[in-house]
Amino acid sequence: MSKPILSVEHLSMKFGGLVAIGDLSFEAKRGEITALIGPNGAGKTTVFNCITGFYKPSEGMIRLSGHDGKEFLLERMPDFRITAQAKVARTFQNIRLFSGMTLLENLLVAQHNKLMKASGYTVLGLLGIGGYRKASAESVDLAKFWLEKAELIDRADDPAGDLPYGAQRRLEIARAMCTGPELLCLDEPAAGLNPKESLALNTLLIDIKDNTGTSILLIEHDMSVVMQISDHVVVLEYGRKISDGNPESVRNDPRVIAAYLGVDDEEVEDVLIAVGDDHVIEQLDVGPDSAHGPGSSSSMLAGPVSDTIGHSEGERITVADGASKASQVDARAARAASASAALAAVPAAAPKAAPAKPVARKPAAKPVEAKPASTAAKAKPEAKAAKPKAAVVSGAAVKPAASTKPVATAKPAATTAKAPTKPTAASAGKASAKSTAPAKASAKPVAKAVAPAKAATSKPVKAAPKPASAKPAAKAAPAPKAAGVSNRLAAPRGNRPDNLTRIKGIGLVNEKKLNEHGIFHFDQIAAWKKADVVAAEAYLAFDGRIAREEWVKQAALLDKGKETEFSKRVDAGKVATSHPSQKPKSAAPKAAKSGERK
Ligand SMILES: Nc1ncnc2c1ncn2[C@@H]1O[C@H](COP(=O)(O)OP(=O)(O)OP(=O)(O)O)[C@@H](O)[C@H]1O
Repeated sequence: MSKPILSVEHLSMKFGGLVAIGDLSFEAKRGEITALIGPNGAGKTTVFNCITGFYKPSEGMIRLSGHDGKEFLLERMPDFRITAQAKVARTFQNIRLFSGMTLLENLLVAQHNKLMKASGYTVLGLLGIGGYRKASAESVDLAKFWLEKAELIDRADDPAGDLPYGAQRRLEIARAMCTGPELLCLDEPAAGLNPKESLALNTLLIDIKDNTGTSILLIEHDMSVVMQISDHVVVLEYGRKISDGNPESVRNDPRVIAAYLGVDDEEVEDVLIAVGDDHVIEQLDVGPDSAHGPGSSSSMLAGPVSDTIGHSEGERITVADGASKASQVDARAARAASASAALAAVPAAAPKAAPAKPVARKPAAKPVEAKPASTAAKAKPEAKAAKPKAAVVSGAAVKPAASTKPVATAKPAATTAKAPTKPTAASAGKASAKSTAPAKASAKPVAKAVAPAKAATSKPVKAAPKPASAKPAAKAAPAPKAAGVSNRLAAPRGNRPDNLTRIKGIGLVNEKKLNEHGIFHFDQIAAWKKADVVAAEAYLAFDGRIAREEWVKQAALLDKGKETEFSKRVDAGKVATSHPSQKPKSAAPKAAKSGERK
């Protein structure tokens, strides 16, 4: 087992009364990629700032073990020594390049210390005398080496400011690598990258991990990056660690999923796609309830849950007791466990007791922000009803033992509405949050506006739990809520649906939803007009994402038997959210499929 390169022990960082990091301990192993994730404001950047010496922690120890056995206590060192001696390099959330300098010059500046040393801190350097000439040539070679690795060598002489965004991100990493770091700290390197740039970034980071001795500590919101390249993931919420392990265990941890419910809808969707199976949907059913916790924007407030925080403007904000979504999951699991123990003691009463009290899956009320009946909500009354499936939640009480792999195992089959309501639970949960939080409703009026048709036709979901056998009517006849999509089918042609997860942006969860709404084939998506996209986005609860990720274009290519970068990865079995067993549709099966259509 490799020794940790970085050990963080009992780290705390306070800003006045605000506890940004509270008693955090974790390790990053040598030669691995460790990801630090968590909702906005969880304290990730603060951890980075403590490691790199930008902040002096209030308490705790940060130990870096060099490959030569030397140990550094980073909390005691000034930042420039952390870079020069402990060999920790970092990049920032906002790109910080010398935009007027060329790419090569940017990488040479990073080696300034080495060159100054070679010059003996005298004019010998200017004259090119002594070891300076050699050091200078080596620096240029190193710069070129990293430009090659970052696929930027062709633009070595261009100003850095002329590069596209994704290339600038890679240049920053190349620049950091020119310092020969033992630990490379990357703060959201994939932020703002398109899928192609994201892929190039992943390749670069894997290359660094495999071919240099550098270990990587990564803050990232992009779950596809985190899950694909990380060896180890640490999850923070409100400055505290709520999960720590390999990507697989972390992404199935209900506390992590609950914590992510405190962030923007789109990020929740990312988590769902990343996890992408029934377990998650069920786990969400036992998620935080409406009576506790702040709304999404309150996740910006890190701090112990009972703290009252003074702000400079005199405003005082109290983080509600029990605000931590992760703690709520734990508490609920404990309650559910004791409830099921009680039920077990009285077997005859069990069937009645089970449906006890349905609990809203996502916090409906947002005490911190809740405004009395917002004008937006009044103006668009249909927004309230837009996605009535919100009510579908199966009772938390009937799901014992949410704590350990709760959902997979603990589901009393007969009581949960596994049938038609289930598959859309993910979006429904989000819908509930939107429709019951007036402030949010007004924030995204457009998304709501496109959904009224569904609202009118959808049935309230309370619709008594159906027996599991009553499998989605949608398969036979698409549900009315998809009425806006023009080219639905009652069933896949030849009973052979395409693997829609080959389209970037469609995971198993969304494929399931699409199937239930009569979309099975690439050509159907390829034929979508604007109105279809709007309708599909409405029921998938994807504001603008289908257009942004160019599903129609991707589908058109795949329908013709062509491939995309993403579909290649799916076909190679490298995308966790796809069907592992399903192989690409080659030209031959494609032809067969066309035949079936006739
Ligand atoms: N210098 C500072 N002074 C006061 N509060 C700060 C300071 N730096 C961070 N904070 C607060 O500490 C908390 C954690 O912030 P931090 O930036 O570390 O979170 P984060 O997880 O990196 O968030 P994001 O994902 O949005 O970047 C936030 O509430 C933030 O407002």
